[in-house]
Amino acid sequence: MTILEQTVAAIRPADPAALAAARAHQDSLTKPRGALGVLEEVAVRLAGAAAVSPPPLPAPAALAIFAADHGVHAQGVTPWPQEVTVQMVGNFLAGGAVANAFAAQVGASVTVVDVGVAADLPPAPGLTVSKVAYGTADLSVGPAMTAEQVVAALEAGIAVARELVDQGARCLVTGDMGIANTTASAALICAFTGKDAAAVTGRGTGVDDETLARKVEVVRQALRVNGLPGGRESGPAAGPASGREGAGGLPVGAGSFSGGLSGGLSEGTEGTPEDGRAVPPLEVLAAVGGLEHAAIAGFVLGGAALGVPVILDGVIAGSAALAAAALAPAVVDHCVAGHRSAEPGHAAALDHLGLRPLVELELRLGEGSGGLLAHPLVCAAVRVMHEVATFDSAGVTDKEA
Ligand SMILES: Cc1cc2ncn([C@H]3O[C@H](COP(=O)(O)O)[C@@H](O)[C@H]3O)c2cc1C
Ligand SMILES: O=C(O)c1cccnc1
Repeated sequence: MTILEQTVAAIRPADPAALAAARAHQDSLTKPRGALGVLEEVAVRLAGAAAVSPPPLPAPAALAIFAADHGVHAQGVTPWPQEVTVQMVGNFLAGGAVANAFAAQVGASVTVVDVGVAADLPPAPGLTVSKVAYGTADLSVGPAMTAEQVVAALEAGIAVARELVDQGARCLVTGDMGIANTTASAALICAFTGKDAAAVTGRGTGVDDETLARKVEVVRQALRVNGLPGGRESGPAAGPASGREGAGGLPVGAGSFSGGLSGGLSEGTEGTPEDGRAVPPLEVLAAVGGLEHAAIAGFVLGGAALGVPVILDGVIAGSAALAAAALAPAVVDHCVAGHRSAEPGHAAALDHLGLRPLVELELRLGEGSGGLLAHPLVCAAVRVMHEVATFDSAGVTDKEA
């Protein structure tokens, strides 16, 4: 089995006994039942994922920022020059980015991973070089990546997850850096959810109306030239409703590349876009994804396989998680949506995954910023399970007893 296949095979769905025990425990604590709202669901979710109640405290956290460049940058989908990607990598390594400030605030480590920056980076503390290519090809004229590149990037992400957990991380937070990557994210979200490009393509770093209109067209063209759902102007272009949420697009649990690249991943229902061709998730990633999207998908799968919860950041993470969930539906049980970004496709991705974001602050940055901010909330939710007295132990009268 390949590392990817082993990882997918190791991911377990939420454990029903641990879920039930965690719910019962929540109800025994000295608070009105349900008083902690969504935080109760988070704690129960982590118990299911860890298959034990209460679940382990999800700390310390480790942020991995996957950096890569994008051929679609040539289409004028972002006002920022491509070299900002490598410059921001330098900024992360020097500790000067928002992600560094937020990581310091919540006590998370920061690892920067070069999976596809279009420049050579000198070795530096905190930098992992797993370069698969010097950026992707332009997804609006053909596949962004080869099948081999997708698997290499996925496995690079798995390796980072394993290493961080080996080093003691008990919660992983996704991060990204890649100028133009909100375009690839929108295309992935269209392909996996069946939503129209206009509904999920946003302003990214803050593009003007004219650039946004061009970006929508670029996404549409990318889907069309790559034979993916969503390439037409009206409505979901995919076949039968098959996602977790019953939307169109490609199903969670779709299969693998044909041709034996990842033979053990071939189970599950495949999507059927308008030409009737099944499009497996690795092929979708290759067609319209980025190297950092593939690596983030691997990182999420890797964390889930090790039973370590993963906090997802914004739209880039959300679109990568759709790919991860298409490869291994149970991975979703190990994910927490850190926040919902201002990018419209993010809400569509989270809906499709069935995840509820913890924080909503109109962030539109990426880097892991929103995921980091959610980490203390996730810790607080779990700490309650460990430290709050029960009605019995504290001698507090339970009205419902
Ligand atoms: C200085 C700077 C720092 C960033 N940090 C994250 N992003 C974010 O913006 C980029 C995606 O937006 P678009 O698709 O519009 O290019 C990604 O690099 C993302 O991580 C940044 C962008 C800039 C300019
Ligand atoms: O949702 C995000 O993470 C995001 C939004 C805009 C630009 N970069 C990232």
